[in-house]
Amino acid sequence: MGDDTTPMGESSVPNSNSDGNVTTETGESSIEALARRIQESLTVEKRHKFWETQPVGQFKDVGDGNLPEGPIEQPTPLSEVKQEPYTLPEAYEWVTCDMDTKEMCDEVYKLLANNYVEDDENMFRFNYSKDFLQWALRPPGYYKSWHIGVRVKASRKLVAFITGVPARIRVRGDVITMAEVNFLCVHKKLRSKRLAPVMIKEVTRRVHLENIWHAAYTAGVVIPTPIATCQYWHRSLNPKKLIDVGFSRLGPRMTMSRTIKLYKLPDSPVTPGFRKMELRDVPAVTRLVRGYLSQFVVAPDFDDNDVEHWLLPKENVVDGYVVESPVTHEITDFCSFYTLPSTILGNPNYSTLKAAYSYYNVATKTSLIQLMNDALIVAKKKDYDVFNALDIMENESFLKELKFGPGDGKLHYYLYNYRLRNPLKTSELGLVVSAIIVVARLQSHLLPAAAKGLR
Ligand SMILES: CCCCCCCCCCCCCC(=O)SCCNC(=O)CCNC(=O)[C@H](O)C(C)(C)COP(=O)(O)OP(=O)(O)OC[C@H]1O[C@@H](n2cnc3c(N)ncnc32)[C@H](O)[C@@H]1OP(=O)(O)O
Repeated sequence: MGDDTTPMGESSVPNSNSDGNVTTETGESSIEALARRIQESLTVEKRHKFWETQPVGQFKDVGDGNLPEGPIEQPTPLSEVKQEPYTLPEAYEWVTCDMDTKEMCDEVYKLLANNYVEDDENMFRFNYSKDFLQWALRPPGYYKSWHIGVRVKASRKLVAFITGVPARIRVRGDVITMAEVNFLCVHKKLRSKRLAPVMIKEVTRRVHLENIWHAAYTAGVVIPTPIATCQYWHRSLNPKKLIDVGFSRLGPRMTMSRTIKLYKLPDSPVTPGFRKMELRDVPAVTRLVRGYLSQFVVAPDFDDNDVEHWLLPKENVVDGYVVESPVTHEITDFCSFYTLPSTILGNPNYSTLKAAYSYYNVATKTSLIQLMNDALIVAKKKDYDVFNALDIMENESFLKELKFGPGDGKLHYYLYNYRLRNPLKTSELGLVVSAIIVVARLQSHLLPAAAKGLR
């Protein structure tokens, strides 16, 4: 966890310079900073025995402007793709997880609830709901064969999991069918036995069998080689609980009552025409989102079916709101967030942290700041404790203004079998994976500039 006495300006939080380039406090561009971090980690870190064998950008090639952008390996004929699954140790077997059945959903839910991502200090663990898992794993055109588990033969216990879902992702001008790979999990008792590389190779094989040769994924760990590294920001909605459970700390010279006052929000959204998205809004939202995402270097290529699946509200999974002009009835703005609670480990008073994660947001008539303030207002009304956002897309334009504070978590984005010449600035990324991979906590609860206004 970060040091709560660190003033915000002294962290390595990126700023924008006058050209709109993201720079750190030392004046480095984010690309230079990433290249430097990778070089540093190379000198002190181990090699990556598995990742060095894969068609991904390699650390040694960072900054080599001579390598071409695009696919690293060409597709092989389907007849040459390995037909049988990879071999597992004798005691284990593969299972294709049918997420339509309640029994399978329960098993996957339990494996993840007990073994999935935790924060560095093991205080919180993601607790994806079963509804969320079904949503994340069954988008249009999904393949059951890409939902892969490993069981112990003797006990039938599910001990590992990895998934892919199909996604059309645009990289600059090219729309590429990819797998979005997620939910890689190995039971705590089976860690460090090199099971993860086998899981990754098996999902790769099954993706290849569908004639798909690229993938996108995110992780909290650095492996060869991120296309971008983002930071989480957190907006307290229920500061007292966040402090009580150790998600954040009371800032220096702040009292609880001043902190509560600092984060107070109006009772209802302020933008006229702000309402929940409905099925009839899908074409308008698709138009808005497609138009907005076209400015980013890497972004999903959503059609109406994707928007209906990913953005139409589903209770306790995903929320979407539109602004409908009271005069013309045109849909002018859209915002969304998804619901991903975390289990609070070992706290006698609270068991769950209810977190909203900013998803896709498009402001054309109102400002992005006002739109996101309305998103915060509805999230608070629905009893979320915290609203999280990455510093991707145009999010930096509202984070500080709306009293988000930087978190201690970094999220790295990756492409499989696709090379980019240089790492991207976070503002060039237009992709939010539906399940974020880092449990991050607020570095400091106090926003010195904002708090000053209260004095
Ligand atoms: C064309 C289609 C392609 C499809 C595939 C695209 C690629 C998809 C890639 C997957 C995207 C997943 C996206 C998500 O879901 S990210 C979420 C990951 N899950 C968790 O963090 C949950 C808690 N942790 C665990 O369950 C385990 O620690 C995991 C399973 C993560 C590793 O298990 P374990 O700790 O027992 O390790 P090992 O001894 O078996 O294996 C060690 C090797 O595994 C490499 N490793 C460790 N963590 C990750 C990671 N998050 N992404 C990629 N590689 C990872 C590691 O660098 C090392 O390789 P190398 O450094 O020696 O080379």
